[in-house]
Amino acid sequence: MRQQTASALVKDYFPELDPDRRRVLGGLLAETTTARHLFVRADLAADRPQADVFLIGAEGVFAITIAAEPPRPPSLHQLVRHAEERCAGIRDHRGRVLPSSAVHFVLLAPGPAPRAARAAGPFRVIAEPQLSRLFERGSPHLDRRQVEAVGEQAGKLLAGYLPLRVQAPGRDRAADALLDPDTLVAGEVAAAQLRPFDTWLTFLHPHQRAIVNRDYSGPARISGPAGTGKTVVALHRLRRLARRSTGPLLFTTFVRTLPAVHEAAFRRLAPELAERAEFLHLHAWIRRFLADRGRGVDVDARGVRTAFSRAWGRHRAVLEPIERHDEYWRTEIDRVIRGRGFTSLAEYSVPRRRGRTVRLSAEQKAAVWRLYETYREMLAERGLHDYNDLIDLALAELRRQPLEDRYAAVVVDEVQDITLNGLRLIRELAGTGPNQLLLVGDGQQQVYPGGWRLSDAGIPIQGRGEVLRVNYRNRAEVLTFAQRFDAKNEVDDLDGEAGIALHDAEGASTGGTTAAWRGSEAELAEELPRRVAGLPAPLGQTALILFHRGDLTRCRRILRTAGIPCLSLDDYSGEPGDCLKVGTVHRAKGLDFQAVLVVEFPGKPTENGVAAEEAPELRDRQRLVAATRARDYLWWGVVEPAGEQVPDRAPTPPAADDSECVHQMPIAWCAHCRKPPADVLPHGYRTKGGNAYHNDPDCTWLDKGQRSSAHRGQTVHPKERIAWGAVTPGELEPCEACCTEAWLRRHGHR
Ligand SMILES: Nc1ncnc2c1ncn2[C@@H]1O[C@H](COP(=O)(O)OP(=O)(O)OP(=O)(O)O)[C@@H](O)[C@H]1O
Repeated sequence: MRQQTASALVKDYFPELDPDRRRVLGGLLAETTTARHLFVRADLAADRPQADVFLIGAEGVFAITIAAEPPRPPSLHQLVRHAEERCAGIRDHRGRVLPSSAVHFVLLAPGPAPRAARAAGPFRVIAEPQLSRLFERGSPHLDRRQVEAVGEQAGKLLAGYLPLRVQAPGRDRAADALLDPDTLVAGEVAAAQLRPFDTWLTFLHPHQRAIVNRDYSGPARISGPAGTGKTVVALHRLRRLARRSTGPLLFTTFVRTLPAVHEAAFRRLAPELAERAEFLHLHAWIRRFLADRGRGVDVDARGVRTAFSRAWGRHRAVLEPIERHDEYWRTEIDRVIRGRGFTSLAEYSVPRRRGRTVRLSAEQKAAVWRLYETYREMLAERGLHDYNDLIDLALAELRRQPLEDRYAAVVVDEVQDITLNGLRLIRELAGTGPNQLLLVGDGQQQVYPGGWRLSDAGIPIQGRGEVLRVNYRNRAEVLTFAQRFDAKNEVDDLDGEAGIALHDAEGASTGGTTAAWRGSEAELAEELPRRVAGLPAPLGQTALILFHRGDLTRCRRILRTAGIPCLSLDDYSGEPGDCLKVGTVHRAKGLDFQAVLVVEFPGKPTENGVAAEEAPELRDRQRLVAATRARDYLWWGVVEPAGEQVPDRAPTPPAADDSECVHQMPIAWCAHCRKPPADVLPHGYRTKGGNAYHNDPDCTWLDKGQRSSAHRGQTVHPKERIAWGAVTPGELEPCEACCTEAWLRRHGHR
């Protein structure tokens, strides 16, 4: 019925139009409900370098061409410019501006299979039978008020276009269901309008829009506190640059799991350009690059850790009195010595160790350097490379022979956690030409030690540093909660100047809910499932964030017992799904969720050593990152130390490299002392050949015989350990790096 009315209307208005185009337009009109606006070019039968139709709905703003082939330059460029100019200046009801680049270009091709699928420029090609795909872009980007605001203004701006609509006999519930005030109860409408998750896909704050559209004569930087839309602006900019160039584009970051999530967002923002943009974390890019150059190198993480353990064994007597956690020294090597590219003790001795607050004496630095040299020897003996070697190799290779196919633009997100040498590599691969390199980050969210200035890497950004201040992500309550973790020290703008801290951010929304809880670990086992059951958000839109891998194991066990389905943040690609997302703060960086639960297992107050001295500041930055992942709801649980039975742990610095495999660390917890084994190294454990032995005489985790073989230093593969001792298979956690579900099943643990 609706289709017939639409066809008749199109025939009336456009009698001259060829039957194929008329049929497609009729189909499009039939899909247009009261929740959408359709403007059709009045002289549609004439060939003009303008869009045939503008469609505005919850899915966004579309400039549609109905043809078998996309227009070719120069008509193509005229068409794009015309559409962008017509829509530029449109604002939503909050005054935010529709950026000229926010219009989606679509080629609706009559007939079954589009011939123009390839080389369609900015167009997303949709064949006539798949017309309904136009309306399937995941969650709506605009709420009803925004659709109305855009539709009303478009009506005034689109001179020469006719508004067409088919009045349906009944209400189109499918199309209107999400945001129609008549069909939702008042509370749901308020909630829906307050939560336009994907609004950023279409609307930008005027300041954000200006950054998207600005032309930079060299590398540029966007900084600003959490949730201010830095990544959003970067994605819009990538789209704008993609439309104006032909080469490949790269979006990279140090965080292994983030590229997949942003790739999914970019696909929603610019499906037609998705194939041209690569989303890869830095080490994955390096591995591919070196392999392409015939220098395939990989990191044997276990071998590397063994090399370090051996080196540590030789030097621990000197370094342990300063800091007993070997992880601290490993991070010192990875982030400070290697990360900054020091090649001699003299270089290491001179500068302040940016990112480290505790100063080491000349003698102590000499001791660290000796540890480093032994570690290098151990690696060389075994022909191994670590992650820093990968960066050095790629840097040398790029300097020897630059990329043949240069990137049109490179965006680096979460840049604050990349090492200085990593930045040097990025400079080399991106170049420093106009619009070629955009660095995005926030010094306050640094979760690894070891700082730098962009200028240290030869990346000049004078006059091209942008700062965003309006926080869009966190509702007022959540923002206020997160601000309690604000840096006590000055925030760096990534280039040595004072930056903007979270307490200076302006909140864009009101409301939100936060709750705090304290209790014992035994009580957590009841409280956590209760919190999950009472969540004000779908489970799939919720994350549980922790600070250590060991904490992850503890909480996973609770969730499993309660039957709560979980997905590791390692495997998260941005699809909400039905599972609770679970991961450490290192994996949660850059992401956001409607609701967030944080569980903190506090450190041991009596712990001393430089790691403990530096830990509070690092921990506050990590807390700030965790808290600002929540959009509407934040629950903060603190597990109190339970007397002598459950010994607490000192906060240790996180693993030196985010992408590092820690699979040689034991998988299960000690059933007796309840410590995550990784955290008691080196006290409770001995290492040999990369394997950790729990040889605490008071611990029953290993039986007597096993303990004595551990004392004798026999090598046991870490995977075998899970069959030992008092840990039952039901308590086992797969190692996130290598112990796959398949492996566990094969060995009878699942
Ligand atoms: N103009 C906008 N309109 C509506 N929402 C927006 C806008 N800009 C950003 N947002 C929202 O804010 C959230 C945070 O944006 P984004 O992830 O880009 O911030 P960020 O500054 O990179 O955050 P972080 O540093 O914490 O990773 C987005 O998911 C989006 O929902």
